[in-house]
Amino acid sequence: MTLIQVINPNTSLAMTETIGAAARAVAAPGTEIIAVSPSQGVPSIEGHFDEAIAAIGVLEQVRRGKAQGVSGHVIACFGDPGLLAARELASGPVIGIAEAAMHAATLVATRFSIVTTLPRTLIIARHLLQQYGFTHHCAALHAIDLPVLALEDGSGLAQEKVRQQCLQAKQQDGSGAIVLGCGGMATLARELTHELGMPVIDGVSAAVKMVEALVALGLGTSKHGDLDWPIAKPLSGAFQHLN
Ligand SMILES: O=C(O)C[C@H]1NC(=O)NC1=O
Repeated sequence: MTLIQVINPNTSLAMTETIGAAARAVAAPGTEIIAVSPSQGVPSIEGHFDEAIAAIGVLEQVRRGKAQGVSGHVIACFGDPGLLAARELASGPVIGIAEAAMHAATLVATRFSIVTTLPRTLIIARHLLQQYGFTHHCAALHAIDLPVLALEDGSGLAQEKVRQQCLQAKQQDGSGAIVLGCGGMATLARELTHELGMPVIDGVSAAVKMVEALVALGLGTSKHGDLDWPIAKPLSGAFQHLN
């Protein structure tokens, strides 16, 4: 049995449900998905301040997942908050949905577009493209200019704006694939792929399959070098639970 902890780093449980559903839709028969959110933190992640807060919650959940004996972890926020810190804590693989979606896109297209929520978070995606070495693979980045939680308001407006933005990207960007830039968009990928006739990639699904593949290969996070366990020291105050 492969047990994969899928962490929604924001505290909006409706989005955790959406993310969990996308993960379960692609999980292999022998894989169980545990979808979680931090016990405290930020309801949506829409900038650097939110990411810093969310990263602590990610670490809290990775620590909890380790104690539960999970095989690997997915960080289901397009900023991949706390990814390297989580890898220091984890023994199994830790995959962020942005890196997963970007890697998948480069395997099926020479260039991809990104469609995310607020314009101010585009810089976060740009930083990740640089960090992961994909800057030259990304043809364009777009934002629907709606807040993250608009994806959970039940109106369908955000979903329609994602669809329109994907159509526009297909017509204008010259890219062969589109990456959905939010965990809350996870359940839109299959329908958009069908409608657009091109790969529209959700990082939650991609990350789940990558964790499964790494586990099947017997590959966990390297503890040789800079992702070794954190240096033990007495954490105080609000961080004591991370000791
Ligand atoms: O950066 C974004 O727009 C999306 C990002 N924020 C969030 O709360 N979950 C996410 O995937």
